[in-house]
Amino acid sequence: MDPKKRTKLPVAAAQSSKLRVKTETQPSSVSVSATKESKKPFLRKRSMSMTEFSVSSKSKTAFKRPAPVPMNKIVTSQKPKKPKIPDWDYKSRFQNLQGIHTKLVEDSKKSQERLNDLENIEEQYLKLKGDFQTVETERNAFKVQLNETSSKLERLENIESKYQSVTKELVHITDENRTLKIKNDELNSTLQQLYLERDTLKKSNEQLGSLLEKNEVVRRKLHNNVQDLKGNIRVFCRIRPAINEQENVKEKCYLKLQEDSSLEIAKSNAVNNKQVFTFNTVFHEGSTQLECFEELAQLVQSALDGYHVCVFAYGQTGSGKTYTMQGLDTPNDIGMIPRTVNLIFDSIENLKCSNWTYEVRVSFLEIYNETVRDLLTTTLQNLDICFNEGKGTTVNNLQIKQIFSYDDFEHYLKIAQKNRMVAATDFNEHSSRSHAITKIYLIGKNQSGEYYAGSINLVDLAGSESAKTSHGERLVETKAINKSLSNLGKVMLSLCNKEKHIPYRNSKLTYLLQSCLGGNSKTLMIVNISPFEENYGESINSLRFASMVKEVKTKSKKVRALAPIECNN
Ligand SMILES: Nc1ncnc2c1ncn2[C@@H]1O[C@H](COP(=O)(O)OP(=O)(O)OP(=O)(O)O)[C@@H](O)[C@H]1O
Repeated sequence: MDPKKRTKLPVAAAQSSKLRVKTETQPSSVSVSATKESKKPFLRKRSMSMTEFSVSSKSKTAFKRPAPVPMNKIVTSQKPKKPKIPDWDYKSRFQNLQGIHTKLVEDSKKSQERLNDLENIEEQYLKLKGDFQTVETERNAFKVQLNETSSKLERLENIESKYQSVTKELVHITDENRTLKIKNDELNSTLQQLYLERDTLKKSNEQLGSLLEKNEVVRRKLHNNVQDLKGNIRVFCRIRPAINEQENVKEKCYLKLQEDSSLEIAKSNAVNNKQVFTFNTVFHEGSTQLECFEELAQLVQSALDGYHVCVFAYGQTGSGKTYTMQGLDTPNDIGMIPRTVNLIFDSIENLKCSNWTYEVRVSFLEIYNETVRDLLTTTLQNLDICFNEGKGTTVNNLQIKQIFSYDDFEHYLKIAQKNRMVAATDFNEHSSRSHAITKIYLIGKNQSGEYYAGSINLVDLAGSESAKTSHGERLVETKAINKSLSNLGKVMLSLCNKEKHIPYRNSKLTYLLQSCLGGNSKTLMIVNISPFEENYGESINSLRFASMVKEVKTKSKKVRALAPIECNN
């Protein structure tokens, strides 16, 4: 058949250039197969994973796969061979070809439909791919959101667990708070009661305070009346014991006490020739420091009441003056000076409830070879003594230190002791060669505005000894000591005889103690004697001197402080 005369095939058939018709070897059977191009979309479709099509149920429903066209409908299967049409039977051959043609046209139509279907499938695939990508993007976005949400959830869970524990704590705290509130209310009511009690006590305390203040004034008056009756110059005698083996074997003179106030004394070999001395008190060899202090303690109270008090330790070298005044560190051996300071601070503490407050000051000086020296400094000086009508005798440039406790006092006492001149003598290894004066100033005031300025002079006199036994530098010292002690005796004698002129200025010692000796002071002299036969002469001298002092009558009065004493610490 001439291809030019062949009936024109419809469009679907025309596109069958993509199809091949095999007629040469088996004209009765037609084999149709997809060309390379027509296979492509199909192949592409087949290479697509099924998972891509099953992303979402939505896309599953959107895409309906067309029912596959069985290949036997495209490729004609071999049929039983028909009887061969002879070459000359053009009609039959024509009819046969027409049949084939019709069949091919039908097949072509089907193929065309199938092709259209395939094209639709590709479109749908592309659409689905787009949808899929959108879904994928959405899925990723969701994934990110999911992650964020999960971490948020985690945080929320943490917060929730924290919230729960905080809630628990809150409940606990609330409970505690409730309990505390109850307790607080109870305490508040107790406090209110206590406030009321306090106010009542305050009132009664004020009443008692003013009563105490009045009583204190009365007590002071009575105390000082008693002291006045006892005499403003009191003399005690103290006999010291033998203190070591060497002294134990020493011969002692005859010494006998009568009623604690009289002392009989005689040489051991002349007992009938005894002399009797009477003093306020005589302390025997076994008397304690505490017993000696009892009398002085009453004068400490007078000093706090605004009186001037002066305590002397008089006696020959080695008779026990320093032991009496300073004592030793062991509790039973503590001397008059430390006991006085301790008593002052104890009394000040007790007087606080009577509305009295005190300032305590202290100075230390020595008179050595008629020069006055401040014991709180190491520099050698000769300080001037002045006499002022209002203030009495004062020492220029003497350091006066304020003290607040016994420890403060001890601090300065140690400095003073170190600076005190001590030289060895034949009688006493550490014999003091100077007069040492510790002065305590007491300035008291009460709420009513009353001011008192009392003082206590504690004097450890240098030992009296015969000039015959001293040599060189010691002889100069002894002469100076004896001069001042004999001047002390002269002053006392003048006072005793009520003479008009009292020779205070003849020595530094009497000049400095002028107001204590003759005037406005309560004086206590402790005359120390040694019990030994060898000291009999010096003991008699000391006892005579003390007897003379005992006869002196003075009138003391308390001092209202005009201006506080200057303190240079
Ligand atoms: N009552 C006493 N009890 C015990 N020991 C005492 C007593 N009196 C004095 N002594 C001791 O006797 C010695 C001499 O006494 P102390 O040094 O006090 O004499 P003094 O009079 O101060 O001498 P001086 O004038 O030379 O300074 C010291 O060792 C002292 O401890």
